[in-house]
Amino acid sequence: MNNNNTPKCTLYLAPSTIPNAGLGIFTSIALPSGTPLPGGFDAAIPISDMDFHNDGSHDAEDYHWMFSEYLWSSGSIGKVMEYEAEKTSGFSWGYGALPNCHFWMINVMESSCDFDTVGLTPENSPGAGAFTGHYNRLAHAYEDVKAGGELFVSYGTNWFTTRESYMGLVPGEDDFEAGEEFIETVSELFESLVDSTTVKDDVHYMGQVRVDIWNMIVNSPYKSRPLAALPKAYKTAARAMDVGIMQTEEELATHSVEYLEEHGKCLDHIHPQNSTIPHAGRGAFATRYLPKGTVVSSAPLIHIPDRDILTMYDDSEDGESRDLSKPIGQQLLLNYCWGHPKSSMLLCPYSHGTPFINHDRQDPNVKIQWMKNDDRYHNSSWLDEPVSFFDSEWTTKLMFEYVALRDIQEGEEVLVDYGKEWEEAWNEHVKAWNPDENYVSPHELNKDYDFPLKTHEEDASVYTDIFGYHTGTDKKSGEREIHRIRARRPDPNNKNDGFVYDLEVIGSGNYVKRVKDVSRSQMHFYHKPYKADIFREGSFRHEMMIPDEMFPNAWRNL
Ligand SMILES: C[S@@+](CC[C@H](N)C(=O)[O-])C[C@H]1O[C@@H](n2cnc3c(N)ncnc32)[C@H](O)[C@@H]1O
Repeated sequence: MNNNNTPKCTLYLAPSTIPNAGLGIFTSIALPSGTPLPGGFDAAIPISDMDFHNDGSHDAEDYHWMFSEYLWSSGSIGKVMEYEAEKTSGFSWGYGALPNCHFWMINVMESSCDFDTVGLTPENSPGAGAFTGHYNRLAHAYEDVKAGGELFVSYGTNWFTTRESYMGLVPGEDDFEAGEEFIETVSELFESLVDSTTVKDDVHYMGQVRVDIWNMIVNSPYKSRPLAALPKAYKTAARAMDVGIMQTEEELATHSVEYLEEHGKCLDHIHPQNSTIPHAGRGAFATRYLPKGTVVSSAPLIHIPDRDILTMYDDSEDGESRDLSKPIGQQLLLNYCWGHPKSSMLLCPYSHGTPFINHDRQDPNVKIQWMKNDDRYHNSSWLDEPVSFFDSEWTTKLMFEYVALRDIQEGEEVLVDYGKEWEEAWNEHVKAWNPDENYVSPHELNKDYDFPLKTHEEDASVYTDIFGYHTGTDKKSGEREIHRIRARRPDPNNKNDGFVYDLEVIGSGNYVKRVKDVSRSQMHFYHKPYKADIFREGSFRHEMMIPDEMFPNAWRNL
């Protein structure tokens, strides 16, 4: 893809070096440990109570939900997401979705998310609740990574053990250590074989004996994770006997920079920052000059064959299940997926920056197109399959390219046309929208300590949709509690916060306790579960529309 006019790229999507692991991501420049990684921050989309809203359990495969392979626990995304609903997971689309996991070569660490809605709230913007506020998930190199090296994150130890039935025995960190010890023992055995054999001078013969013994070991019918950590080919094993498995794996986990430039797909031509478009939240911006025709970004697509699974429902009367007669909205994820009015199919891109690309119908500077057929990335025969085919497909084999329609300057916002239906729906939404003048944002409260909080007596309604987090002295040990502020006094110690408060704290078992002299900095506010902007009735939801001329006829099932 690169030629002399193509701007220099440093982060690539390319086939993983791990056999059968699909695609992975690679750096084309050396990254010393601690370096922030290219491509900018990740965001995370909260996905709430999926099983409840689908009256099933994903384990039972009651509904086709490939996202379960890509989601992070809300705890790893951050406290705000953890408290948003009873059961929330986060979809984080860049470093949070693209890298593979190799437990002995974890070289990328990601932070948790901050929360901020770019100042857009139900009080001032029809865009509030229509995009995610979880952002700033930053990745850095955890080890030195060589130019061409594949980037690996940790999926956590349980990830592979809970997927053994279809992923097989994927070695963990301890298994590589056991493998390393085993290789040393075998190496010693091979040395002693040379010493003890009468044909020690027959190098060819001894070489063959070693290959045979090695093949017997790795092809043993008794499978185990430590066995899976051993190199399959004798040539690689022999290298591991010289330099250790770790270095051998590192050598294997590298593509040449030339390979990446020729076959890889650039991921860091865009990066996120606050959008220039009113009410849109964040957007994607060009990191460098991108001439007309440049593939600005490429994104694998997660398919959702039945878009109805994103509908959320109110509780039934017994509170145990959903009430199908009471739909209450759609998961926020819908706003990040592409669809078509004549199909139940949704395609959701995951790639650095692409989900941040906002809409412009009049003057878009990129368009989407299907990638050309390529076994490694995009299987165009899938465009001829009916929607039912996708119910039993659990890999991503379709990709969009975002192509520059004209020259794009460094720093310019990258914009795509979401389609006529999207624009009409947005205009209708803006027309019908009313500001909520009583809205109190917990996140604004947490940023600003400079005004006195109201007591319950002064205004009982003001904090009804938020709850505090009070801890005495240790923030981490706090629990979810609802506060009523009973009294406010000037801080006798005259600290920065200005006031101290007496609180009535109502805990989860409805116990009530009173706490005196709490300073502002000891309190942290969150929305009560299901009270965040994304759960508000009428918050904007609409998928982006795949242009009719590129939408496959085979998928038109409505
Ligand atoms: C795919 S996301 C784009 C990224 C999003 N702006 C963010 O901050 O995460 C689509 C959502 O962005 C917002 N958006 C995109 N383009 C917009 C526009 N032209 N006007 C208003 N909102 C827009 C809408 O909330 C839309 O549902």
